[in-house]
Amino acid sequence: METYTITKRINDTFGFPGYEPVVLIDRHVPFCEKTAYYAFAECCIVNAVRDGMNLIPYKYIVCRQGTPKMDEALGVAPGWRHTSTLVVSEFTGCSPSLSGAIRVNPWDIEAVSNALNVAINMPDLEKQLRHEKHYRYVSSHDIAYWACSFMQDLTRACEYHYSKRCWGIGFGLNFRILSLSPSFRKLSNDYIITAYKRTSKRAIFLDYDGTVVAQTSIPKTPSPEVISVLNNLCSDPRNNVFIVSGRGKKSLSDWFAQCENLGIAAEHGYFLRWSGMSDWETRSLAADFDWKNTAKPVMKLYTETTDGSYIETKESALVWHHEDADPDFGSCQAKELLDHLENVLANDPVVVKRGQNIVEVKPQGVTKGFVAEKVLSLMIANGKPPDFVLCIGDDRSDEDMFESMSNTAYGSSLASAPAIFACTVGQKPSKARYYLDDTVDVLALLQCLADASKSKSSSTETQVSFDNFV
Ligand SMILES: O=P(O)(O)OC[C@H]1O[C@H](O[C@H]2O[C@H](CO)[C@@H](O)[C@H](O)[C@H]2O)[C@H](O)[C@@H](O)[C@@H]1O
Repeated sequence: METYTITKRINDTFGFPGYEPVVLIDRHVPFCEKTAYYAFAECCIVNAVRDGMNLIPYKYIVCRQGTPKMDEALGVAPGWRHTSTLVVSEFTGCSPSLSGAIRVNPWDIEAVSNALNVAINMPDLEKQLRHEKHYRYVSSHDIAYWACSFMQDLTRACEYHYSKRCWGIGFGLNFRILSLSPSFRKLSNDYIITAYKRTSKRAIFLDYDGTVVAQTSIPKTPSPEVISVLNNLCSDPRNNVFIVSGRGKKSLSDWFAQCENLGIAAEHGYFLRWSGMSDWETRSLAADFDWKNTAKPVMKLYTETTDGSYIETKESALVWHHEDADPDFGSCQAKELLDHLENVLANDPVVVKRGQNIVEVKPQGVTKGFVAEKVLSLMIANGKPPDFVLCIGDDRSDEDMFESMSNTAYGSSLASAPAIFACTVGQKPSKARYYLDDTVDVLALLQCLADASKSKSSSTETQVSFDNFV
């Protein structure tokens, strides 16, 4: 009814005897008649406000290309360059694929009328070039092409169905489908102990937050149990034990002051100390931190608009924390901040990474993976290639360690491959082959190893310092 009223209003205003600007056809239109309309129309507009995959623009293009018979019927000379002019709503399914079309927002009436004006008054050459684009797309993306591409997508999506186990975890916005390799399994104490006992040049890398101290723990300092188990492990001369953390060197050296033989990598390896007796080494990278002047104001912007968030300034990095913000809002802001920082820092020698409730900007090349590589390479260079490597971590930054420890240990030409245990905390997609459920499991496992060390070394009673060993 509304369409009839509008048609009448336009025709009453702009028509005259013998001319009706709008012809409303409200009946079934047979295929051949529709084809004739499309073939004849100089412009086609499809300005749906909602749409699935509207085929009318494609049909219009094909009809405008026509056939020699249609050309003859239309009275056009052979070799005539065809034209098609399309105005499509940006909400239609075909809008992204028809690059020669004029795109409009159908709610913007003035933009639609301007587009129609442009379409009709466009020079013939432009109409021809646009049509060539349209027709090239339609003729190369035919039904066989679509069927093939759907099949390829389905095959790709199902590629790992039989080699992975999938299940859903979490609720609401946190719902995720996990797809894990069947070889990903829980690290059993009995299994690792066998390898531990038969080896004598061991490297052990432990992440801090979420690995030896629970992410939810209010005191962030290590418990007496953690200090004691690390000391027991460090006192075995066959062990090289490292805490590899994103935290700063001041907190870590204060917290582990009682662990003399413990190696510490702070700020993801920007600082490295081989034991409590040695000095901190700094990663030799360009000491230019001018990027902090760019990153900090952006972080401040997000801190002002995200209640509960704050900025941590480390020597080599800047970290935006949102642990105390609203969980959903904090995550959305973190994603946006990450994009924002990546854009403004695109030309700086830094990387922007997400971690547990943090967005961190740090120098390129500073990774926990570098720490593992450095320690293992040094052991190899000193003629003490590792025969046992254990690495436990819960976060994305620990994935770098899992990758590099395997590459370094397997990549070197060692006489025999070391026993490698890359272990993540919590079941999730990871480069690690093993998982433990939580920090309680981690400490239980470390305790088991420490007990195994004690039972053997008590008979020999030799104490070799870490420096002597490496
Ligand atoms: O490598 P890690 O030992 O896992 O350390 C990573 C980050 O640890 C710290 O952040 C974590 O603790 C904060 C509370 O103290 C918490 O707000 C945050 O959500 C945790 O990720 C540290 O402040 C960061 O600099 C480290 O990168």
